Amino acid sequence: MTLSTLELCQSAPMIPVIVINDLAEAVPLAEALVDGGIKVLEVTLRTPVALDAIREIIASVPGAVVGAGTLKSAQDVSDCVAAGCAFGVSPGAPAGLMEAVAAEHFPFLPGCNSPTEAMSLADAGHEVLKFFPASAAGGVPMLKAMSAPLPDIKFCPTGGVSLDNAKDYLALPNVVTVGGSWVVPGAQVMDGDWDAIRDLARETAIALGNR
Ligand SMILES: O=C[C@H](O)COP(=O)(O)O
Ligand SMILES: CC(=O)C(=O)O
Repeated sequence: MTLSTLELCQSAPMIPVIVINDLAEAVPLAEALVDGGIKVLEVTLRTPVALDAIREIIASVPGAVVGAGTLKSAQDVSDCVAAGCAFGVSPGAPAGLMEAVAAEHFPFLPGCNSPTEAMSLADAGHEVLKFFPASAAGGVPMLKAMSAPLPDIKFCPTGGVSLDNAKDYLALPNVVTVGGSWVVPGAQVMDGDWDAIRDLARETAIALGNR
């Protein structure tokens, strides 16, 4: 079943932004997150093994809802659709990328951080937008200010979000979920400390509301 981006975001206490450097990390990392209660996963296309990692997680971790992040081109969209991604995410929304997203009817969170960008993307039919880089682009006060004239535009803030400030974002009426890398710390991933990651995911899911 294809879920809309709104449904995906509403089902996620947060969306981890994952960077896989070693393919062997992909499945145990995804299992640890899912066991901890974080099921919607964004595996970024920032490393050469990313698409293989996505395919392996989809094949081996049935509880995961696997999407891809850092899409930059039409080719990225084709690759992600072919790999079976449930959704895609980008830090921005360049024209070529957005044309491919529309042509593929691919559930997508385009990135933006200004009212004009948000209005254009909402006009094009995107019901949830990535607000990136959230803290550097004005954080909670910026999103709060946008909610007054644009209450129907919903966001997933990412960039500088942590367990300490996630609740401040989630308390805003225009925020449906948040994204971040804090549940996948590089050191624990490199050490293969999946218990620590599962515990961090569990702490996060409980704190933000297991959905
Ligand atoms: O590139 C940054 C990621 O999208 C997430 O940001 P973060 O590491 O501040 O959570
Ligand atoms: C920033 C983000 O979520 C991405 O790289 O897609």
